[in-house]
Amino acid sequence: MLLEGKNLGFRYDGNDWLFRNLDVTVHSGEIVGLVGPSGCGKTTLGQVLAGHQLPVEGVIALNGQALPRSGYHPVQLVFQHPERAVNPRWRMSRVLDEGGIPDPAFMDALGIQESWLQRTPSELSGGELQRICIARALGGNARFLIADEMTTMLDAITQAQIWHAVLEAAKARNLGLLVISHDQQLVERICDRRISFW
Ligand SMILES: Nc1ncnc2c1ncn2[C@@H]1O[C@H](COP(=O)(O)OP(=O)(O)OP(=O)(O)O)[C@@H](O)[C@H]1O
Repeated sequence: MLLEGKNLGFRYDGNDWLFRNLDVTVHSGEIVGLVGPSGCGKTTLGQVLAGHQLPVEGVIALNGQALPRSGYHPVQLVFQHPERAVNPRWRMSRVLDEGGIPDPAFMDALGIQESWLQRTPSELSGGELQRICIARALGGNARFLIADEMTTMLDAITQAQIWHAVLEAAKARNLGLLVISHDQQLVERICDRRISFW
């Protein structure tokens, strides 16, 4: 499977172009890093590829076809702030339901505990909540994951545990990954290639 951004251009209303004439490809099974200076548009590009923002110019295609405008999206985005990605009133069991039926082995690998499932977001740590968001993103029929500074706010041990689980799942399910990160070591260690905005 191929996720493609063709001739992409984006600018926020009244602002300069963040990127233009940009072609991006991510194949299934591939791990691509996206790096560049702060404010250059990496998060915006991730949102465009995941369908959270429409490009101002260009198209996004999955195997040459337009992405679905409703229903489960095959390109899932996990970003740095899990508390902004969940309904503050929902218990974790309901949050996970949004992504389909989560794989118990993947939940275990992420270190998700049964007791968290009855809690609301304010009753979990940021790292615990982020694991739930990752399980939700990869719960259903995701084909691509865009990880936008996904573990930046976490300690090194938690980061390592989460990336180990995600990389194993990506390998087993032949997912394509786009890793947006300022952590050069992480990008060098896990990515097959990189797209640079520098
Ligand atoms: N909704 C918005 N309206 C107007 N400008 C925005 C909006 N969202 C982001 N921007 C601006 O667009 C630019 C690109 O932001 P973006 O978050 O995509 O950059 P980034 O490369 O991910 O940055 P960082 O590495 O600091 O996270 C920034 O200058 C930002 O202020």
